[in-house]
Amino acid sequence: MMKRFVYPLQGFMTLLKKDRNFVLHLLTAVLVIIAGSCFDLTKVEWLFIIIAIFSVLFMEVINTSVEYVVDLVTDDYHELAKHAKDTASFAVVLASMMSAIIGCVIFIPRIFALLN
Ligand SMILES: Nc1ncnc2c1ncn2[C@@H]1O[C@H](COP(=O)(O)OP(=O)(O)OP(=O)(O)O)[C@@H](O)[C@H]1O
Repeated sequence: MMKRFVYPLQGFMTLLKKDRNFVLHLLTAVLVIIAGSCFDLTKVEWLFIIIAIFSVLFMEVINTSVEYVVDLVTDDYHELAKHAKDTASFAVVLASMMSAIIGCVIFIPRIFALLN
């Protein structure tokens, strides 16, 4: 029963120790939450922010997991290894693009409202 939580926690610790991008995404998430708290966001806007944050973290975790499996399978240069890693990293780019759009739609009008 406890193993259900222990192994994912070990995975989380591995990400914190070895995946600089994951840590950067976590720090960015904290900054976005602080920025969101400065504005009076609606419940729906917070939900979009949460979806944006978790989608990037989720894709980064999957990307790292793919990298581990590829590195386990081969140390040599392999075209399929390249495809696996490159396509997995594109998933992170897609999630980041979605999150950037969500962030712009929510924050840009509020920043303009502050300036006016
Ligand atoms: N075994 C391999 N065969 C072919 N190409 C590879 C192989 N390993 C890595 N690559 C290429 O090098 C790139 C970087 O791979 P690497 O494992 O260093 O990821 P990374 O730079 O640590 O990624 P991230 O910054 O997301 O952690 C891959 O996207 C891929 O294009």
